[in-house]
Amino acid sequence: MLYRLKNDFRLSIITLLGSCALLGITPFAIYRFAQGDIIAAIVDALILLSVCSVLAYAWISGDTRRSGLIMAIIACSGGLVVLSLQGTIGLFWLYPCFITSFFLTSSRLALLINTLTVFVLSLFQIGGIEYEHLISFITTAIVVSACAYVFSLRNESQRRRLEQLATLDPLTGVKNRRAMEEELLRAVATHERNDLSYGLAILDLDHFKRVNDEHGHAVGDQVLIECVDIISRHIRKSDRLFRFGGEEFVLLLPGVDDNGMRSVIRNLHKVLREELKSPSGAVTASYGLALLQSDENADQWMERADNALYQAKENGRDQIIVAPQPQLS
Ligand SMILES: Nc1nc2c(ncn2[C@@H]2O[C@H](COP(=O)(O)OP(=O)(O)OP(=O)(O)O)[C@@H](O)[C@H]2O)c(=O)[nH]1
Repeated sequence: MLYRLKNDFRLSIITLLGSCALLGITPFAIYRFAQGDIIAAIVDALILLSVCSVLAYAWISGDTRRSGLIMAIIACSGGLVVLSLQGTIGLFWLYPCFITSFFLTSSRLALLINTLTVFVLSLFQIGGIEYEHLISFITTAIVVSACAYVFSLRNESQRRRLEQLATLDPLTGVKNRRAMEEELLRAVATHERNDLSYGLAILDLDHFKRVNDEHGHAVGDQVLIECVDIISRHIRKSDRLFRFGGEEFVLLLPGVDDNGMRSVIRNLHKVLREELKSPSGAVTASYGLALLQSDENADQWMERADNALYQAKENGRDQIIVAPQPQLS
């Protein structure tokens, strides 16, 4: 539980706000009920019920995107209810609601929710606020929302940039080993759920050290970039290419059977052999292939492909070896 709170920012905000709402509203609901103010007590109870439902949904489903959006709508609607009950003083509650919208949902949706709240408030003159106070409120609400919007946009773009830095290989621009490990786990889970077949190919350039030694690292880098460019032009959009490290790449092929996997890699083998060049001539590659088997985990799958690649190198390079199916024990 603590791990999820620490690692999922939106879930932690939903939980914090939800808990504050429960702690803050429950005594009022009880008090109003005891006072015989049944309508207000029902409104409080409805808000509490919605908050509890969103909290439970967020924790059970992990869908913090939708839960955050609903929580932002509940917070702003709750703010309007408080305003209608308390009049002008209730306006203060709307400021924290406007700010938290940006923590709970995307910048655009938060701005939309805040704008709609101000619009509804002005249109129906909720809380009977005087004209002069209303204008002041609208102006300050715009300033608060605009600042929070800009801050939130900046935050989102920085998060995207960090994600890119953590998952992309800086030289070739394809996803790195870390992203590959996540994608393989996802593929195994999808295979277990939907029986979708997956092929895996590990591709290692042959005698790449010679390219570096004879022509320098910069030329070696250029060959790697060229290699990625050629592969990317000859695979499907749904196929995924990763740089596993050095001169080794991994290709994940969703939806292929054994024949399909062999045919894609045979074609790639031919194209790379024809098109990939260093100043000394053609650069070839060796390939280890493995089709994902039922009851196989990502490590075992990868190991079979890696053993096949090892075999291809042992057999003299520039060839494709398909891993045998694992023995049933
Ligand atoms: N230019 C360049 N070279 C790299 C990079 N990463 C790894 N290498 C080089 O790749 C070479 C890999 O050498 P080896 O592991 O001996 O493999 P190989 O020479 O291709 O031999 P085989 O794989 O057995 O055919 C080393 O010289 C590494 O320095 C990189 O980002 N850029």
